[in-house]
Amino acid sequence: MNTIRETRRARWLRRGLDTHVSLPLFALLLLAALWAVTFHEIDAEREHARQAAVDSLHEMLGTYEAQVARSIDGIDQTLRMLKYAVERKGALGALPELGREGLLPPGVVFVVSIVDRNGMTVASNPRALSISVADQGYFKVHQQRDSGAVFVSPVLRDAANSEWHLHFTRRLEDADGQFAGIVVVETDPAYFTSGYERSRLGERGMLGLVGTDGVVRALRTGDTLSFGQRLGTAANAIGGRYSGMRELHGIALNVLVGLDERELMAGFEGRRREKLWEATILSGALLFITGSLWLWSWQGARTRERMRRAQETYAAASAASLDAFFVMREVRDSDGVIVDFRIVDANQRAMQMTGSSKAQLCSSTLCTLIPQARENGMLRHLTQVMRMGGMHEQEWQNSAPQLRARWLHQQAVAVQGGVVAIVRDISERKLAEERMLHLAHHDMLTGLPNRSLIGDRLDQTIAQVRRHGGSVMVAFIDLDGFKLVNDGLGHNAGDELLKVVASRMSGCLGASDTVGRFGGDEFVLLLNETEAADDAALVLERVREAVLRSVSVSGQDVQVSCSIGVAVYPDDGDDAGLLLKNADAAMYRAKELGKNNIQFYTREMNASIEEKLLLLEGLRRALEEDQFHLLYQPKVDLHTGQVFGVEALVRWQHPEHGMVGPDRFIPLAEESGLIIALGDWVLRTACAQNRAWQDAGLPPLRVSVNVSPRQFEEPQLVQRVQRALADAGLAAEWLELEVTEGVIMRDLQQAVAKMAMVKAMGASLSIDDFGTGYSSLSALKSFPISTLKIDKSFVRDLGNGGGDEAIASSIISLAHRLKLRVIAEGVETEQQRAFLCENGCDEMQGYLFSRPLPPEQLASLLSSGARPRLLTAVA
Ligand SMILES: Nc1nc2c(ncn2[C@@H]2O[C@H](COP(=O)(O)O[C@H]3[C@@H](O)[C@H](n4cnc5c(=O)[nH]c(N)nc54)O[C@@H]3COP(=O)(O)O)[C@@H](O)[C@H]2O)c(=O)[nH]1
Repeated sequence: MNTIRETRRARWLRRGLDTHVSLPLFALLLLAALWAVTFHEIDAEREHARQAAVDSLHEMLGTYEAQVARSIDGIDQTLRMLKYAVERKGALGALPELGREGLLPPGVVFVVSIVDRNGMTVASNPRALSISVADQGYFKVHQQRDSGAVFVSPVLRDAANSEWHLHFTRRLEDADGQFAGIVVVETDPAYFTSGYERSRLGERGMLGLVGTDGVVRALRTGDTLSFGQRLGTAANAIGGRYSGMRELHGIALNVLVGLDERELMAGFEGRRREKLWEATILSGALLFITGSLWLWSWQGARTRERMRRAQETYAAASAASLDAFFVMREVRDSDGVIVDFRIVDANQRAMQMTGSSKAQLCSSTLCTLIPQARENGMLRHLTQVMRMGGMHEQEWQNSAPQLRARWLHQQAVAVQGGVVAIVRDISERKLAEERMLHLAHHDMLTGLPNRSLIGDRLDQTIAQVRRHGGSVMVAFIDLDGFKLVNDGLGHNAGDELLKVVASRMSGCLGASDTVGRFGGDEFVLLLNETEAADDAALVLERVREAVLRSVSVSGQDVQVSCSIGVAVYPDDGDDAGLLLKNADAAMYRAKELGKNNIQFYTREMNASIEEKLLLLEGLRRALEEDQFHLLYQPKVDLHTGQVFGVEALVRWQHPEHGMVGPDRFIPLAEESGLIIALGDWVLRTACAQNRAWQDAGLPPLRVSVNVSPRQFEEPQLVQRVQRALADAGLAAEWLELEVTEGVIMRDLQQAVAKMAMVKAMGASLSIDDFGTGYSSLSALKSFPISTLKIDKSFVRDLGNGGGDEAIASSIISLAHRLKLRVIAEGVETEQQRAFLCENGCDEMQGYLFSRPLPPEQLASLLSSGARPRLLTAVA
């Protein structure tokens, strides 16, 4: 607990000592001190300014008091002389005498007058109207009592003088000491404020006289003169001023001086503002400097904190990491050039990877640990990282026995005085990559190079030949009959066959030749340019023979052959694509020529391909333009000689090429998918024709329609058949679909399910070309079929004592055991018919009875009741 507390205290202390914490505090203190000093100075200045104002006021008050006292003294002297003169010369003679003696004050400033005891002015200077002042305050004051002093009245004006005047008066007495009137000296109140000096009193200063009765006698404020108001009102005007009042000796008057506070303090205010500005600017500068320093120090603290954390994380991570860490310092030679790196630290993983202890590692250098470091650029890269900073990554295949990994990845980062290399064993990843690369370039089944690798190798070989001269031979190989094995014996058997064939082909080649699988049952050979043409032909011949040897797959011996097309660089094409295309064309030619042979490319071959493309183009238009029609070949019951059915066979009346046989266009239609639409048309036309024959009163026949593989696999087949029957109004029992073995064997389960649906509809099914495929005989039992059709290739030689007779008779007996009827196609001779008849074949179809006929001819044949000549004899 104590330790935790101590640690906390230490942390707080450390934080407190951190510049980015202490700096703002220090700045705050400095700011507080700055403003305290500023305010203190302002206060002191204010006090000083105030004191100066008070002193100045007192001085001005004294000066003004002396001025006023002097003026009033002069006025009182005049009053006394006047009184004396009146007492001596009488009221009328006083003024002239004083005038003569030059003792009268100037008339423009002072009006001197003598008033008798009744209040009537009897004389005045300057001369004025005689008026009564009996009701004036100053008269009454003297009338009522003798104060023995000068009386100063408030400012008045009378009938004799329209101007406002201050009246200074003294009492006159007769010889008996009785009131005899008054003497008056009047003057403009401004007389007493004329000493207002702007330079001393300012624009809003005050100067004036106030009676002890509180009534203002004269008051100048700036340029404005006022009088008559009571001091209370005047005091309002005094507000905001420094003012002083002093009573004049022997007269009921006070002198008043006021100085405007704002004017007085203007200097101080200016200085105060200056000081405040100075303090504000200083504060701003201080804040700015502190802020900058704080930011700098905060960033520094953050960086230090990050570095501390990074170091902690590095320490933790490196201890537990799967990567090896090597901390290295540079080793320089006498010229200062970096020549190696010394290991100064390493983690556990580094020790495991090198099988060395830390001490051993720390006594070795990069180049002793990895001798290839100089050659593979590692030393150079590390030096660069050290100089320029940043990071460098490198992967290398290790050959140093010190490191226990085949492939390594290194990431190097610069640190103070060296580099840290983080090394990871990537052998597993590299192995996986190599495996992936192999898979990407090789065929999984045979392990041979695939299409993409063959393409690359062909490109490379062509490039070499282009540089050094010579030729490249490309052979395109397609297996003949592979489909039969694949469809008949299943995909596993097909795969097995491909593997055997691939290994046999490889066995025929020289070390520098390549064989690859292009896809399906297609292979490509690249034959070494140095081989003479004859040698190359020999290699191809060896390949052809090797493929021809029978192969045992799925417990059965099968035999396939291959068709080989050859194109040669540079004669047959100057790039890989063209060479392969032309070799392919040559291979097609080999197929056309009966398969199992080798063809070298000629320009005409491409012409036949172009022809094929043209044919395809025409095929697309043929349906729309109604260029197809059907022929019907009768099927005859071998025992009764009756025609019981017909096979619908399609023909294409090409607008330019004339009649085109189905052998040419059906494979094209199948390849292009047009067979779906074409097959549907055949089905509908055959159904409609059959219904038409029935409507014409001919004996009912079963019409057979060939269904191609693609057509059979199409999901809508059953619905299409239903629609064709419904649209034609034909009962399903009068329709038969002929499918080949291969079609069924592709996907046995689905095929059987589809056939069951057709059968449930009431239509029949037969297997066409039986004997050419590899149907499993046990599977035959599960087919919902009614008839097997023996392929014409087995019928051709019947009666000649060859092997076909055994095949034909076994098919017949097998079919009968499975309760199926047997029909033989391609029966052309009486000999064939006889053999079939003797061996229990049920039905036949062939030129012996009739070639395929147009519908009208078939109708005439049927209506004529014609029977085959030979059959008639039997029947
Ligand atoms: N999917 C579809 N295939 C069809 C359709 N129409 C025909 N075909 C298939 O085309 C192949 C060639 O047919 P074709 O040229 O019409 O040949 C048929 C007969 O004319 C021929 N034949 C009949 N009797 C004899 C004879 O005594 N000798 C002899 N050399 N040839 C004869 O055999 C062909 C009938 O074969 P098959 O269908 O196996 O019964 C052919 O494979 C047709 O199937 C079609 O509409 N759709």
